Amino acid sequence: MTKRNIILSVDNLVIKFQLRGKVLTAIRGASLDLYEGESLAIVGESGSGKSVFTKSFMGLLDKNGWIDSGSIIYGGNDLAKYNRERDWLNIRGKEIAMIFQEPMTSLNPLKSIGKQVKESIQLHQNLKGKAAKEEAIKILRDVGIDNPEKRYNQYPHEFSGGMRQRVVIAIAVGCKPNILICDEPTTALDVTIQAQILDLLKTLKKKYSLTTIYITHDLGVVANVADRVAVMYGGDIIEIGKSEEIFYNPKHPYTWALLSSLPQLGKKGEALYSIKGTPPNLFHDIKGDPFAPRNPKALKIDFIKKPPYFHVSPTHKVKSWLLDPRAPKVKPPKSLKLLRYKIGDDLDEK
Ligand SMILES: Nc1ncnc2c1ncn2[C@@H]1O[C@H](COP(=O)(O)OP(=O)(O)OP(=O)(O)O)[C@@H](O)[C@H]1O
Repeated sequence: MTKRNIILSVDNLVIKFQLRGKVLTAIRGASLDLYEGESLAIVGESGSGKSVFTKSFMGLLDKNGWIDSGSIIYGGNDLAKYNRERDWLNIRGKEIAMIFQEPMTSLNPLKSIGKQVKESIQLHQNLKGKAAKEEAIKILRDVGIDNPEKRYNQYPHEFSGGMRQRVVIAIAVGCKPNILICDEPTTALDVTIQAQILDLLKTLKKKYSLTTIYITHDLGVVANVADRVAVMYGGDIIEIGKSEEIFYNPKHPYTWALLSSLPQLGKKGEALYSIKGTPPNLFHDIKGDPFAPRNPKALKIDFIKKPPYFHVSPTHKVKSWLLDPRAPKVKPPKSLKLLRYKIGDDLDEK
């Protein structure tokens, strides 16, 4: 791999929330180097911390939450230290933008879509009046809205779900951000529309030189778009590597379980594999490997000591004691061998 610049570097991040008089630790010492121009997918069960982790890059944590320790370095500044709204003005939207699952949460139902795209352009690019309108129309065309001159004056309710998501993408891209975070961008859409939106995001990534982060439950989406995959569990990244490394050579028992629950691996008429047990209680301290209580093959040490990262390759690392040279050889489930046949094409075509 050629040496690439790190655009954002997160180190040992801890994020907490105050809830009903108690403290919940949602992110537990997570670290991540994001490379310029890459497409990173963050996967993991509900509650593993994907949204909280990425929202912290934009100062979008809910009011009862805070960064307890760690750093988020971007453009030479530590975003973890930003604590006033005005600190974020030059970052949010302008440098780092985010699109969410439900487009209506980002759109104003009372304003024409053209006006909304134009406003974001005026705010973040040095364009005004007619020039801003022309740029808005150009971006609407770029995101695949037919006849943008006419549709400019229409309101969100006059658009389908897929078209609304295109408008949201236009608003985000219109700010010319460096990093675009897509939080379940296609989950609320029909399957055929999902594929179109993913294609659009891939095209825009190239055209606008974006670094993209996809948060998703859908490993099919991951195979389609991601250069690298980070697997989150219990508020930490427990495995990270290139897509091929995660799909074809996963090492953490949680990643095995997650991949085993892929619909692609289910046989016709058979119930899908689901991961037994419940995620860790984030109000408590976690001792050892957070997945140990759900791992039928957990080692003794998994319950005692948190595993460090073990390197499988220069691009692939895993927090699991199974990688310790002294550990017994535990093989991944046989069903995972099928992945090469089931999603190989998606990985190759990327
Ligand atoms: N405002 C809040 N107050 C208290 N707890 C919160 C708050 N926001 C998030 N959390 C908790 O932080 C943990 C991580 O949440 P997060 O939304 O990041 O998970 P996620 O992996 O994105 O899940 P999903 O896929 O369901 O969106 C969860 O236990 C969640 O309940």
